[in-house]
Amino acid sequence: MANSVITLQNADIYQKDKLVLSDVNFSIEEGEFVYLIGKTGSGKSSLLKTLYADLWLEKGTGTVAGFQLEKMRHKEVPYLRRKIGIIFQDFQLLTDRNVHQNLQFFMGAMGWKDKAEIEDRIAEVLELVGLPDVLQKMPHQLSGGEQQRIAIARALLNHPEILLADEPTGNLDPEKSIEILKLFFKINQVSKTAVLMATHGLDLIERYPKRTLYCEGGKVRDLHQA
Ligand SMILES: Nc1ncnc2c1ncn2[C@@H]1O[C@H](COP(=O)(O)OP(=O)(O)OP(=O)(O)O)[C@@H](O)[C@H]1O
Repeated sequence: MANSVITLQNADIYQKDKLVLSDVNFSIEEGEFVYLIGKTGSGKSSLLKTLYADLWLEKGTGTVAGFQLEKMRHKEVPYLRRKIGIIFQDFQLLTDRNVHQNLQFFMGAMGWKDKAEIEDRIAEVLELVGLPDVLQKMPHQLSGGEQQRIAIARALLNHPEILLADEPTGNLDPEKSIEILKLFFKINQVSKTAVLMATHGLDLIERYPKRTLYCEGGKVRDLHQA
């Protein structure tokens, strides 16, 4: 499909020698919002890791942002990562650098060079996540919800085609979790960025239903629109 950001066909997902998910088939279109659910150990993180090439696709075929996973070589991985944004439960900010330095460091690694463009883009993404005034703050001076907003801002810097979020609200209280979920909805609508979000928050899904992929018994079922 021409407008798919992700496709997996007959994909087997392994952790070392262990087959975690077999015969996975789904696609995610440009600008789609999709939840990924399943019990602990059902394979959500393994699936996401395969999509950002932290795990190799050993069997089956897959594309992410135009990159073919089954043919991927190590040196191509950074180029794939430039097209996707990855967000983790534990934020993974550099704790010894302020917000500005965190974002600047990341952009340097992504190949941005022009100083004015870098500053403009940093201002844009901080505005988008609702934290325009925290440039000089260190991560420990921010709340968990704010740190996650910065991690989301970082994931957005390179105009990704899709955000892959692994339990992004897992460390947050229910109120902050809803705020972060609404931020993902906003980004999805404003930037037309597709989102695949793994979550245990079934209450969130009930409140804000979207297409849902369900990992269970070594398979991924597409529950479609809830
Ligand atoms: N690094 C690893 N090495 C070997 N096995 C692993 C590794 N990481 C995960 N596994 C195994 O792979 C299976 C799927 O784990 P995975 O982390 O993908 O599940 P999950 O659905 O994301 O769980 P959670 O909701 O707890 O994050 C589990 O049986 C787990 O023990």
